[in-house]
Amino acid sequence: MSDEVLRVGVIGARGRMGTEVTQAVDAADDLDLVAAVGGREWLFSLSDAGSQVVVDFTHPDVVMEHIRFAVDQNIHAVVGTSGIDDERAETIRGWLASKPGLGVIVVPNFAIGAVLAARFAREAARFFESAEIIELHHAGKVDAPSGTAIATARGIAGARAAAGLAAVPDATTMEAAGARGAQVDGIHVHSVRLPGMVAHQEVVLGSSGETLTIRHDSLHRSSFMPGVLLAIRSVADHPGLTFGLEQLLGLD
Ligand SMILES: NC(=O)C1=CN([C@@H]2O[C@H](COP(=O)(O)OP(=O)(O)OC[C@H]3O[C@@H](n4cnc5c(N)ncnc54)[C@H](OP(=O)(O)O)[C@@H]3O)[C@@H](O)[C@H]2O)C=CC1
Ligand SMILES: O=C(O)C1=N[C@H](C(=O)O)C[C@H](O)C1
Repeated sequence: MSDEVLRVGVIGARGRMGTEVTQAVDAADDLDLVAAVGGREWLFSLSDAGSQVVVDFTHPDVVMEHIRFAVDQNIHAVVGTSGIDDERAETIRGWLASKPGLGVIVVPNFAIGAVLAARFAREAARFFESAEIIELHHAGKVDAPSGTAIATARGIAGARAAAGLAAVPDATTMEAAGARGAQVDGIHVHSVRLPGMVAHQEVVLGSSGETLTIRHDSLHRSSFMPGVLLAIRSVADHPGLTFGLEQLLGLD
């Protein structure tokens, strides 16, 4: 992208994340907040305002519609909304196929510490017999498990499979429904929802005689802003679909 100020629109601008993002974009000298929209009826103001990049923090039920809109309007998209699974990612790739030069970046968690924690968990996974995830969030969160936990579990499962590890040991034969959490690619994930929490995750790895706990805490939504701003500034240089922040941080 050129040295000119980048025109940014935010979808979900009145939400918990959208509020923080609009402030962060507004405060950045190289970014111009040209549209901050809430509901669907306002989507068109994004293109009317000349947005070059849109940022979406809305709801898993509507995020695909927003990405489609951005791609159709030739606007780069930075997506924080959870719920982008493999099937949805493939759909986005299909939309982008006819739009060379257009970028969509989907990031399960924009906090640098969370990205590193997931990476450390992946690295540790092959050395331990088992791993489980506990994610803890504010009570207003609509989805469980969190997008971060799903991505972390998939990373751990991939590392275990590559190392040829057997399924995680578990002798449970009597279970109150849900007591062992959800399973994502064979990794148990436990979701806590509590007022007072923001976004937290623990990966607990275990082998004979030892455990390793990798924990990350977002104590305030400002924790996500350096990652969001990095993605906004980078998206035009990353055509196609980019999943996660690692590549942008030079970690791949
Ligand atoms: N990747 C990351 O690092 C992070 C991701 N998230 C994810 O971001 C998403 C939003 O989280 P959060 O901000 O806490 O949620 P909120 O519920 O606080 O905000 C969501 C916003 O989206 C708006 N919205 C809902 N439907 C539409 C629509 N059809 N068109 C436009 N806007 C719509 C809502 O509008 P209205 O106010 O009018 O109801 C609301 O303002 C979640 O999926 C969450 O998991 C959250 C934190 C970090
Ligand atoms: O809803 C949230 O708050 C968060 N959602 C994302 C997720 O589902 O992982 C990222 C972070 O955990 C905060």
